[in-house]
Amino acid sequence: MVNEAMSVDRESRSVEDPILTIRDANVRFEMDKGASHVLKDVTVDIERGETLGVVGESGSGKSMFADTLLDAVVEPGVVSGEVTYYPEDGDPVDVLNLKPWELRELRWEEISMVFQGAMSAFNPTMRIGEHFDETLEAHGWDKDEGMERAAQLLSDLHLEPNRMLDSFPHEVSGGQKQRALIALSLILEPDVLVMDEPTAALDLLMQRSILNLLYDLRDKYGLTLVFISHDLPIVSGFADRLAVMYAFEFAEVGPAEEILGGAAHPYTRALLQATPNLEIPLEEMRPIEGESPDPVNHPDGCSYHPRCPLGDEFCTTEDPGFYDVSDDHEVRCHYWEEADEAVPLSFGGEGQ
Ligand SMILES: Nc1ncnc2c1ncn2[C@@H]1O[C@H](COP(=O)(O)OP(=O)(O)OP(=O)(O)O)[C@@H](O)[C@H]1O
Ligand code: NI
Repeated sequence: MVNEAMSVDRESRSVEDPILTIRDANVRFEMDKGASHVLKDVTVDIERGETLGVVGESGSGKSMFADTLLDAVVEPGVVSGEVTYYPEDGDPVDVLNLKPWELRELRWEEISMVFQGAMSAFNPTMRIGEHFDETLEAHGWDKDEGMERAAQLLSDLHLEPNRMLDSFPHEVSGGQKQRALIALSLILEPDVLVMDEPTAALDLLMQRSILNLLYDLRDKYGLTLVFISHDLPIVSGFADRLAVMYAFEFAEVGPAEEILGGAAHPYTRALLQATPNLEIPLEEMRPIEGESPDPVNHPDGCSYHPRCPLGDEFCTTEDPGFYDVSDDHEVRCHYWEEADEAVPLSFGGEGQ
């Protein structure tokens, strides 16, 4: 019944042309109540040019993952593992071991990040244009060229450049501010853009319209996107691949279509079933039962077993490694082959 033979202990699914590789990334905080382990053994490759969506409940470790990519986890968090960035030309960069000035250069110029809640990070006393100015100056970039690029990016995002650059943050709407922030994050021509809940504060229509614009930007500038959200329908329509986080680790990684059509992890299936979307009648939505995981006391074995309908004795002791569902789809569940019966999807997505 248990597919032990198929649980592979390997580095990670290799992609053809990785732009970032993450190996055994862990984040820990020393707290009064004990060590808090808030990112656990994350190993994944990110393909040049792809859009990777990262989804999970609040507190599952999404921001810790995002911050790790840029060695930006706040003190006193301790990051371990390896993050390697592969520029188009030049040598690979060991992101977690850079000198402060090297890291400053890497951020913005190679890997840029829109932090969670960053809209409020615009300085209220500075015009939006001054933020662009400051960033160009701090990195020693040519102002004229830079401001031309700023104008181009703003108009790519359907904003009126001069008006936007002259405005103070409080003079523009939330959707405009968020788009200005995306333009700012792209001003130094990064190859990778990491966005942590970039649209969470906006209404659905604005979220969709920003996603459409991001789509175009990605193609125009050849960006690799890491898009983080707790909102599965939002991410899934946008990402090529999805990584589903549960309890500070990646529970399932695979092509977005495959996961939507037939998720292999009981948690992902519960998430799909609990997620409001147009295809599920409201009365069939089920909240996921049980307690959210505590980062100080991880359960033994599979972290999902206390909430899992398939969990048995084996799951309480044996932490599942990744099992292969298909060539590019992997799942941390001993009993994934039974998940479709144990957690049926009411919208009948099982197209395979
Ligand atoms: N500065 C910190 N010190 C200690 N623990 C922290 C700190 N920041 C976050 N955590 C804990 O780390 C865990 C993961 O948090 P994280 O912010 O990555 O979750 P998230 O998935 O991004 O959630 P959300 O959707 O609410 O943004 C949580 O248990 C959180 O309480
Ligand atoms: Ni977060």
